[in-house]
Formats: sequence, C-alpha cells, structure tokens
Amino acid sequence: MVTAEPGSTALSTARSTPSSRPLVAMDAVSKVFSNGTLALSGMSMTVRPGEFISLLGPSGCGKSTALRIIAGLGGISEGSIDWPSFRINARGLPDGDISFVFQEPTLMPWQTVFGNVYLPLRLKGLSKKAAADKIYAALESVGLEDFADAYPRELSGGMKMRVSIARALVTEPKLLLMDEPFAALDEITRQKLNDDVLALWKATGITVIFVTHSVYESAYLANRIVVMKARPGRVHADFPLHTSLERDVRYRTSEEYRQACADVSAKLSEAMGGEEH
Ligand SMILES: Nc1ncnc2c1ncn2[C@@H]1O[C@H](COP(=O)(O)OP(=O)(O)OP(=O)(O)O)[C@@H](O)[C@H]1O
Repeated sequence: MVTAEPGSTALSTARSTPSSRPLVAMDAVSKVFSNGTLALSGMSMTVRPGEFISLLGPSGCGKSTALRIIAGLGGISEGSIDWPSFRINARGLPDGDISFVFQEPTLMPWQTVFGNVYLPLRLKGLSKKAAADKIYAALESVGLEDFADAYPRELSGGMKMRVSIARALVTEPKLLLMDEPFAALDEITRQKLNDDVLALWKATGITVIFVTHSVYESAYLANRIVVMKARPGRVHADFPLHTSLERDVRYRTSEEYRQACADVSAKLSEAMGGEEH
C-alpha cells in the first residue's frame, strides 16, 4: 500500500470471481503536480479481477494521471492506493504484472516485430530462446504470427498497435492499462481492434482499464463505466454495463447498445456541466 506522505499458454490468466480480492484500491487519492496543478482530488476506485473498465471524461480531467498512479508510476499527494493482489516491491509498489498500451505504439524501428515484443522479457533477463514461445503466443493472440520478422515500417497503423498490444501481453500481466490506444486509427481498424481486445479479454481473463474519449467505444467494450469530472479530476459516475447480447456487429446495431450509448453520454454531459461533447 502507498499512503500519501505529509508532503499454460503464455497468455492464460484465471478469470476471478467477483468475491476475489481487488487488484487495485484507490481511496480518496489527490495528486498535485510540482507546478501546483491539482490533477486529482478525492478519487476513489476499486478494480476487481476480470473487469473491463472504461474510464472516460473531458480532456484534462486526469485520466492519464489516474492510470499512471494505478500502474505505480506516479506518486500521490493525499489518500492511499493499495494493490492487494500483486507482488509488492520494497518501495510498496506493484512489481510487474501491470502493462501499459499508449496511443502511440512506440516501437523500436530498428527491431523486428519479434524484437519489439521481446523487449519486456529481455529486460527481465530472459534469453531469446527462452522467450520465443511466449513471444509467438503473444503474436498469435493479436493475429501477427506471420509478421515476426517484419520491421515496423512495413506495418500498417493497426498492425503496429497490435504489436504494441502483444508487447504488453507477453509478460502475462494481471492488469492491462490502455490509454486511448486506438484514438489515432481509422474507424474500421478501430472497430476491428475493439473486437480483438474483447476477444483477448474473454480468452485470457485479464483485467482491463481502457481510457477513451469515445462514448461509443466505451459502451461497446466495457462492463463497467467510470466517468470522471474535471478540475480537479474525480469520479462523477461509476456504473455497470450489462448486456444479454454478444458484443459483436449485431450488438453495434441493437437497441441495447443505443441505450448504453445514451446512458454513458448522459453521464458524460453531467460531468461536463451540460457542455456538448
Ligand atoms: N507532469 C505534469 N506536470 C504538471 N501538470 C500535469 C502533468 N501531467 C498532467 N498535468 C496536468 O494534470 C491535469 C490532468 O492531466 P491528464 O493528462 O491526466 O488528463 P487526461 O484526462 O488524461 O487528458 P486528455 O484526455 O487530454 O489526455 C491537466 O491539467 C494536465 O495539464
């Protein structure tokens, strides 16, 4: 726990039951940056195993700051954060088991797809030979098993993002943090990747927190929506999103999806004080 100071296959993760210990418990967390910006104030959120949470809110409301804190990458100014299901290092922070995917795939251009996905395992000290099965399993999970020897310049934007996802999954994390991963992609590629992420989530049981600006994307993907309010950032609404339908092309055109979008949109409007979004 961090409390604010005064001042199988390579991709198998067991899906947990709702009664399992939380992965992350944020309690009344505030974050003030050194320039005095109050980015978060009194933010509380508990993340349970197997959830797919969409975190959305207006620009600058602190979504990325919250993700970094959840990853153990950013200190807090008030409140506490605990990772009850993770190995904890000497600094009280989670020791691995959490992966990040950003909007930019940030691939090394001089490395092949294989080399890029190998990176996190190399940093853990695994030889290429020992890592190979995990790398190929991760590439297969994103449909890129035939592109191991390709260089990033030879890939489309969607394929680069798939490499980035494979690199995040290769360490078999319990928690995957995705910060607007598909915002720069065209709509068709984005929808395809949405389906692929859902398939991965179902197959592996990994827990996902997915930051997006898109009401439509959040309503399609998530089984829980957390809407944040800005200045300072905190949780405005936190609600489950259940559907009796498979989340596929039929769901996209269903009344249930239309209603889910309307519900998320209404909460986002409230969070923005009635502004258009
Ligand atoms: N390193 C930093 N130093 C100072 N202020 C920061 C820093 N990082 C973020 N901020 C500020 O904290 C607030 C929250 O930023 P953050 O990037 O978390 O918001 P966001 O909701 O992810 O934004 P967006 O949706 O535009 O990506 C903003 O006012 C931002 O300017």
